[in-house]
Amino acid sequence: MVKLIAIEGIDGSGKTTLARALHEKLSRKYKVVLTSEPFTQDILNLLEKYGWKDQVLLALLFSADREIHVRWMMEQDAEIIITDRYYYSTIAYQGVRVQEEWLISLNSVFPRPNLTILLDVPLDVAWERLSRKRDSMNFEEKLRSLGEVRERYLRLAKKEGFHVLDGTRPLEELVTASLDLILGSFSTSLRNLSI
Ligand SMILES: Nc1ncnc2c1ncn2[C@@H]1O[C@H](COP(=O)(O)OP(=O)(O)O)[C@@H](O)[C@H]1O
Ligand SMILES: Cc1cn([C@H]2C[C@H](O)[C@@H](COP(=O)(O)OP(=O)(O)O)O2)c(=O)[nH]c1=O
Repeated sequence: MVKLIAIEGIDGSGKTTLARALHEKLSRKYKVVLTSEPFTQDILNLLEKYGWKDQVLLALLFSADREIHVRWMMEQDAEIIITDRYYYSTIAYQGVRVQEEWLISLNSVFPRPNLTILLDVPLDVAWERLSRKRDSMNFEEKLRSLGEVRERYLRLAKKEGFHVLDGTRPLEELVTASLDLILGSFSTSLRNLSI
C-alpha cells in the first residue's frame, strides 16, 4: 500500500529543498516517487493566460490539475510518494478569498495523505528567501496575502492533525525530524528497514 506524504507551506518555507532531501534519503531503502503541484504544464499555461486574481478560477484549475496528478500517482510503482504541495495548498491559498467549505468539498474526492508536514516560517524569512529566487510565479501578488495564508495553514494543521516543523531550522534537523515522523507512521514491517 503506497504511502502518500504531503509537504506543505508558504512560498519560501523550504518545501522543495526538504522534499528532495527526503527523496534522496528514503530512496536508499524504499521505492520513492517525488512529485509536486502544480503538476501539469497545461495548468501553468492557463494560469499565465488568465492570471492569479480570480481565486475561484484558481481553485478550479488547481483542483483539476490535482485530478490529473492523482491519476498519475495511482499509476506509479512506488512504496512512498512525496508531493511538494497537495490539496491543503488550495484550502490555504484560495481560502483567503473563497469559502473554505466549498474548497474542502471540491478536494474531498482526492485521497487523504498518510502524513502531512507543514514547514512554518515567519514572513520575513520567506521574503528573504523568495527575494533570492524572484523567478517564482506572481511574486508580488503572492506576498500580499502570504501572512494570511500562513495563519490558515497553522489553523488547518491543528484541525487536520498534521505535523508542523519550524522551517527556519537547519535542513539536516528537518530531515531527521521528518524521517522520524515518516518511519514512525509505517507499520512495523516497513519500519525495520532503518535508513
Ligand atoms: N532549512 C533551510 N535553512 C535555510 N535555507 C533554506 C532551508 N530550506 C530551504 N532554504 C533556502 O530557501 C530558499 C527557498 O527554498 P525552497 O525549498 O525553494 O522553498 P519552497 O519550495 O517552499 O518555496 C532556497 O534558496 C533554499 O536554498
Ligand atoms: C498547488 C497550489 C499552489 N498554489 C500557489 C502557491 C504558489 O504561490 C504557487 C505555486 O508555485 P510554487 O512553484 O509551488 O511556489 P513555491 O515553490 O514558492 O511554493 O501556486 C495555490 O495558490 N493553490 C494551489 O492549490
